[in-house]
Amino acid sequence: MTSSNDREILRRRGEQMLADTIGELAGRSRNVYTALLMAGRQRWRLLLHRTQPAPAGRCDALLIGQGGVLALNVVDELPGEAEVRRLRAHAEQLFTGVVIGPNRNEFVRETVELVFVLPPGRSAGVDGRFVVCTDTTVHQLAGRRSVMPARLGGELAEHTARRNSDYRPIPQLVPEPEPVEVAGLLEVESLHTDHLAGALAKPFPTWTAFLDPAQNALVSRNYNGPARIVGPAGTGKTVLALHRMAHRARRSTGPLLFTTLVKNLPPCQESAFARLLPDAAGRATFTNLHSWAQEFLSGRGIRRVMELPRTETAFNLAWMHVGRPGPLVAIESDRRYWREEIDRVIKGRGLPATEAGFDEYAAVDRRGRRVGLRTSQRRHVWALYEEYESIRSERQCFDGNDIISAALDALRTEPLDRPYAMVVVDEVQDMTVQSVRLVHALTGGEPNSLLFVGDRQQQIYAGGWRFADAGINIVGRSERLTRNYRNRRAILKLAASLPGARPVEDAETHEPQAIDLTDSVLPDGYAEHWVCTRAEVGDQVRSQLDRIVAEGISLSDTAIITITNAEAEYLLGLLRRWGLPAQHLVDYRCAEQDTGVKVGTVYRAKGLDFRAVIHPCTEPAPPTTEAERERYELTMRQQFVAVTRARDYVWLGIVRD
Ligand SMILES: Nc1ncnc2c1ncn2[C@@H]1O[C@H](COP(=O)(O)OP(=O)(O)OP(=O)(O)O)[C@@H](O)[C@H]1O
Repeated sequence: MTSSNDREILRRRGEQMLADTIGELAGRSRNVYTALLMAGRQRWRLLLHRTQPAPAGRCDALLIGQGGVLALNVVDELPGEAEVRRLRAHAEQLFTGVVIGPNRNEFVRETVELVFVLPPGRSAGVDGRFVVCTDTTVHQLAGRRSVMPARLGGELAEHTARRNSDYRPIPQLVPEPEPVEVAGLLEVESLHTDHLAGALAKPFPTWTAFLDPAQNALVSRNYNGPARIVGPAGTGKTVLALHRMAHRARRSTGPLLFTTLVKNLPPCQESAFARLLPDAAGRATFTNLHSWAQEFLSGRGIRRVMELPRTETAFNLAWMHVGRPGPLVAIESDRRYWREEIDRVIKGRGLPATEAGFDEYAAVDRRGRRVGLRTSQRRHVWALYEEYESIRSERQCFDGNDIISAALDALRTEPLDRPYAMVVVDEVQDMTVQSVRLVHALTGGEPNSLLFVGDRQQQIYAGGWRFADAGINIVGRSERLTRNYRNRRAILKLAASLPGARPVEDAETHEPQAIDLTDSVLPDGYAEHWVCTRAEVGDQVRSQLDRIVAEGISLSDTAIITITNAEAEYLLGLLRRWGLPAQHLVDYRCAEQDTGVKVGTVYRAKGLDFRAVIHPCTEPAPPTTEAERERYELTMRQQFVAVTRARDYVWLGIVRD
């Protein structure tokens, strides 16, 4: 504990250091900097511009440490837009091309936060574009959440002082202790276990402040229309999208939306974004698109609730009335194939159950669907669709497509009063054409306001489309990342050998998309590929869990990923019987309190990563029809997605009976 006498001694020492380095300072500046020296002591370095206050367009001080880089300005009033722009541009300029991160990654200059320190008692609306505090609250800056390891914060400060003679470092009030944390990714190469980094603590998520040059170059690239980031699993597409969203948040005042298809991914990305830009977190909504649409419709007085079990019943009835007794069974007897046709090809494109709707369907390019259909055969599908729609309307129940289309209609009738400054759409490969139209309608068409992120190789829903189908042009605005930051080499090698890793063609550019082993960043890892019977699955899972714990990986960092819900329920039951902590992936929100093994289907694991993954996968019988081949390929892609969720350890159990 520090007594008031100790504090006074520290304060005087701080003032003396300031005077020795910069000369006598005016009262307010001296107090602000002394407060920061005292609060930041070991975690931050303070650099002051050699003239105080600094000339126009230059920041007065730089505070550099674990919490990032803060460009400080001690002011009486908030400056105008133009001066804010100049200050930001210069502060970012100071950090251009700084290569000190792990794997020779670059510091992301766009993460430099502008801070304005106002006189005591003054308040200003905060919207996340910059940070505002007062002389009396400035010390709280030192409590900001860490975005880089202490060692890198120190190196960045030294590098900045060496490079810019205008900014002079003030000695630390208390010398920094030797850092103890595992700072960089490459340090894991010094591992002594034969295959696995299990004994290591989780490495610091350095992506918050350092990116590889390919990612870094795209954080602030200007796009005059909708843009897209593609790349194989684990190449940091989402990380880059979050940085772009933070960048946009600092330069706009409108709301921001991060959306995708599944429910549990957005809360995870929300906490990642809050690390990047805590002060703008309130402006950004993270939610799945169906929830967004339902809430939006209810705001417009339109009640639409998605009820999947009731719509499933409606479809089953339609199948009994029209499908099973009709000619479709001879083309393909699995009713799921026809449900997907209606969901993904017909309703997913917003085709109404009218004659004009049929004309469009007759001409549609049914991308990704293996069973070819002549016009006369499409007539039979259409009859099933009409029956489904008639039963569904009569019962007043709505499927996911109804919600999306209703929201799109409402927006077309009356656009948003305040369009989103930016919408990020993750896992876009699994969306429908209507969903893509919907997110497009949420932005006012401003440059840099719409970003799609996806990877065709990870598509696990049937069908396919091109952006042109939704009336969107991304030509010249599609970027590709290739370095894998998630999977250790052994895992990447196993993933690349799976049938689901077969290269797929990018529908936009016609280029092949596939993971490439040469692009792996993380060495080592453990990957086991095992064939067992259904009866052996429980024992196998148990022994893998024991092994994971023995390797030093926490059960909370472990996921059991299944293909079906029934398998997930079965394994959850087993874990509970063994007295092991477990949680359904459906409820996982990447929160501190989410403890225990996560168990769920690939649909729920998309976009996430875990240190260890156990994936029991029942091998489908070799396909004999085109529909079976399509389903087989989707299952194999699910297997591929499950394996690529693992960072350090993966066990793939091929279940054969
Ligand atoms: N430059 C980087 N340095 C360190 N770690 C990184 C970097 N970029 C991404 N990562 C980490 O790599 C992992 C994968 O990143 P991310 O989820 O953004 O990849 P993705 O391409 O969206 O993956 P997927 O398509 O498989 O969902 C995450 O754990 C992320 O924190």
